[in-house]
Amino acid sequence: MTLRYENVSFTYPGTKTGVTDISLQIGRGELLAIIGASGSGKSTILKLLAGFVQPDQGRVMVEGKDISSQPPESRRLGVVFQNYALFPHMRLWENVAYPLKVRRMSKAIRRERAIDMLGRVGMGGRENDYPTMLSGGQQQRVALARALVFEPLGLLLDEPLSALDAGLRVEMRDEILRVQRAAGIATLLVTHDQEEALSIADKVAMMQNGRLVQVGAPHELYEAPVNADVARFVGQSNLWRGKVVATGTVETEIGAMACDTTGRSVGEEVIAFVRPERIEPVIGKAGKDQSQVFSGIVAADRYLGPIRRIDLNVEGGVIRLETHLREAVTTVAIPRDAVRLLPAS
Ligand SMILES: Nc1ncnc2c1ncn2[C@@H]1O[C@H](COP(=O)(O)OP(=O)(O)OP(=O)(O)O)[C@@H](O)[C@H]1O
Repeated sequence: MTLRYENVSFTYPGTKTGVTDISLQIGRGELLAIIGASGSGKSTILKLLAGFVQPDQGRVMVEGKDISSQPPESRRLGVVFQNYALFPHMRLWENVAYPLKVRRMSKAIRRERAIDMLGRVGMGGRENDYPTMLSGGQQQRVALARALVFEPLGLLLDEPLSALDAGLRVEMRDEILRVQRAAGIATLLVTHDQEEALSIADKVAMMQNGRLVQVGAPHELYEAPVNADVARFVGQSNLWRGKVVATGTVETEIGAMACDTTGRSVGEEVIAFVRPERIEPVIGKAGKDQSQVFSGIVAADRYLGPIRRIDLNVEGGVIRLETHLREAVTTVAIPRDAVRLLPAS
């Protein structure tokens, strides 16, 4: 594995905050996104690899080599931050060539490589411009070029898109992925934007209170979150408190539901979790196989273009559903295989 954390713990001096027992690996060409609430430790993870802080325990490795005590400048990792940090008085090519200057390459080679890299991030022909002449998205492209120009072994991106407006963010997301794939480089992306993480990452790691709670493919975190916090963080969810009352049945705050209770014991407190798009509107008469049918009153019906997001008030609680249907929805069915049981706390 190209980038690796082995049981890394770190606490900011004089505080009790930091990260605990982090083990993670990112392969060549792979993009891993770290998500989590503000203060959960995402940036700290990145700083440990970049070398801005050193582990108290464990080690960080690049291509099998322990780099825990190396200074940042000798780690061969490209870093891009939210605020670009371009040098305003330097032309774009000089900005991009800066890491090569630090590495004492000749001016001719620096210029050639910088211009080539600017082309690769879609900024060809702008080499003599200054950063102030660029939009936020363009500045971020230049920052990306600067991070990649010295052919680093890994790319570290800390909220690189959060200063951009929504449309540009989506465009730049694809751009980062394209450049990252072309370079075939192991990449760590820190983001608080779960949609960004799900859409471009090969693997997503969710942090909570300084610990990794789940690492997996985007669909694993979305479809099989390990707890209610992960479920809430990645997308919309129904989370009903309940108790397993028999094998294959959970009694929830909105009523009984058939579900897979494997691994749970009768009497165990749980949370029943269902994604809104798995709730099936029942228009007309309920079919025979729709055993768990709930009727209620529409509390909210939001038109979002391709879908509607509806809150249905039923006895004991609310069912949130998403549908592309146009009809009024007051009755829904919850398929057995749409229900997953999560730990109660
Ligand atoms: N230099 C520092 N000194 C002391 N504590 C710090 C320092 N930097 C961060 N912390 C604390 O460490 C914890 C983790 O911070 P970190 O910046 O890694 O979180 P984050 O998940 O990246 O948050 P955000 O999304 O808000 O950037 C927080 O409680 C934060 O207050």
